[in-house]
Amino acid sequence: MTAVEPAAAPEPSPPAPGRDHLLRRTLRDPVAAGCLVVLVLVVVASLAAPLFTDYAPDLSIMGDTLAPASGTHPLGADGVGRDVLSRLLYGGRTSLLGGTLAILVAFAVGGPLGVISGFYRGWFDAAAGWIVNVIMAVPAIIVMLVVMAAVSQDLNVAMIVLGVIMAPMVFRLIRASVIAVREELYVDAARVSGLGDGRVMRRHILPVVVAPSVIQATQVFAVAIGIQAGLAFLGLGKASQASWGAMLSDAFTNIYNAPMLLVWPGAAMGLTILASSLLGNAVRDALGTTERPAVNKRRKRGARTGAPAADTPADRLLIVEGLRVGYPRPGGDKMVVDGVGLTVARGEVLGLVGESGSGKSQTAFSVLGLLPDDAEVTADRLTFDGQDLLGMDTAALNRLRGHGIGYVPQEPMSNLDPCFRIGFQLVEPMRTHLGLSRSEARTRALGLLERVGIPDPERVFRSYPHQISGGMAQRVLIAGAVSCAPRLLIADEPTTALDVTVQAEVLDLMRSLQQEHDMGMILVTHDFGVVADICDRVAVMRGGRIVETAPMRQIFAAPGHPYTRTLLDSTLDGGPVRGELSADSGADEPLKGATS
Ligand SMILES: Nc1ncnc2c1ncn2[C@@H]1O[C@H](COP(=O)(O)OP(=O)(O)OP(=O)(O)O)[C@@H](O)[C@H]1O
Repeated sequence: MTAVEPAAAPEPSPPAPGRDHLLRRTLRDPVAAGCLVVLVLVVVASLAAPLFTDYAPDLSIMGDTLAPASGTHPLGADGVGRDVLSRLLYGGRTSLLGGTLAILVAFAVGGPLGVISGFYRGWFDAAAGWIVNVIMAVPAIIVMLVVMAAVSQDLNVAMIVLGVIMAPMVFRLIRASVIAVREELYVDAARVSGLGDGRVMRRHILPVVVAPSVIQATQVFAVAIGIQAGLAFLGLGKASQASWGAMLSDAFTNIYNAPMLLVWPGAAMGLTILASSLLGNAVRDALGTTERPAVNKRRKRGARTGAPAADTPADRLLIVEGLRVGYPRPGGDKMVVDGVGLTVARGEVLGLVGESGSGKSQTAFSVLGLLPDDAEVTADRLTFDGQDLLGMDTAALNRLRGHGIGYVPQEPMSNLDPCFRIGFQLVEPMRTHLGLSRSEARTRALGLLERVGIPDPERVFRSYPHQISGGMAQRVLIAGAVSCAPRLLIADEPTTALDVTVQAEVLDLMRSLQQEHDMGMILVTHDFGVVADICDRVAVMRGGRIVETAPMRQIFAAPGHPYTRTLLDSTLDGGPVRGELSADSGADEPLKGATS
């Protein structure tokens, strides 16, 4: 028997430090602080140019041609007598504005496309990918030359076009980041808790996209400044528009007479690009403290078809009949669940057992609507509390998950979002489903944390997932799963990732919560010790089918199917244990001898 007294309290977690502001974390790096100072100086000097010079950038005084540095011209004058300092300061405006325009356009076009493509995939992804490939095939510099020759001489217009041309890079990066994170278990967990796509995207997907986007933005900025200078160097752009590229062009024609003319715009460009790139790296590193660890891939909701709901007996919470799950493969569909039928009554715990790969999780995820996109799910009947699950749209499923059906996953750590405090992750679903205010949800969450045996609920509430142990994380997830008072709880091997002592405590907890709330429960496991501990009935799965369903005691005392006997023989310690039992003996006594 696996139940033990709940003596060993979970180990305490370190106190949760306050989350540093991003700027403060970035500026701890002296290089980043230096870069920020440089950039601020460049921006301020450019914007406040009239304060630093009396000369207009295009004012040409022929008598000052190639004048050396002096009180009148602190950096000298260029080949046509224009003040170099003035052109440097006003040229900074052009470069900064051009770089910013390119970033804004590239992210305005590529960002939303990348997020939607990565999140929803399907036809939108295919169409967006096709458009992006076409744009990438176009030679950027030729397009800009054509635009400047035929449309506008304004360098800013060229930068807008450059932004569009660079949007595919942004699209690809963001799409790849979104695809990587949408497969994370904690994103599945967020959906299971009933959060809609918008919230999942905002809370779990977008934060992950920020760090690589920062780096990408600095690259776009550097490329834009370089290309803008190149265009101006070629003599493109309005004559009245001072730019560092135009300064370089003028300096080049006077390279032997006044080599210093090359230094000022070159240094300004180099410093600005270097400072923005290094600052981008530092911001990325600072953000990196909240990046997610790589975790396993999991399942998504797939195409589901099914017969309409028929009458449901009042005590049957869940009815599954003829459930099939298949994956299209070149040689024909791979059936992983093949005609499964099961029921769960209110307050009943059904153990779903079977060897690895027998289809337990696929069955459970069919009920939750969380199979991969390519899964083909059909059933003669799949109803929860009288509602047809197969006919439900995503919004209805989202409402049901968390509120009607709770889920406790196998790997606790992977199902908590490392970017958010535990408290936030508990409070949000309660606010969504139960309409509680923030403080009501907080009070309820703290009560739940206490109820699941967490010794210092306040501290855990403020902690990030990495600050608590695996056992505590599983308790947190159990608290979350029951927080919206679901009628059915699906627990997919909830103790597998935990050590033996904690396993027993968690099972105890689940059993008492199930009884308190009179929840129906499907407990997916391959462990007969767990079955003996907690289940009322057992369904044994093999090769995608259920080979036997019987009351728990009968399964142990008189297994009907040879496969059940084989499973029991490979799990239980010795024969005498089962010899002590009979199908109708001691229904209320704990079962002895089943080991986990
Ligand atoms: N996306 C998928 N595409 C194709 N086959 C899949 C996919 N996901 C799961 N399967 C297959 O479905 C079968 C059942 O998997 P499932 O995860 O339900 O097994 P399980 O009984 O829960 O095993 P375990 O205890 O190891 O989790 C396995 O053969 C698995 O390889």
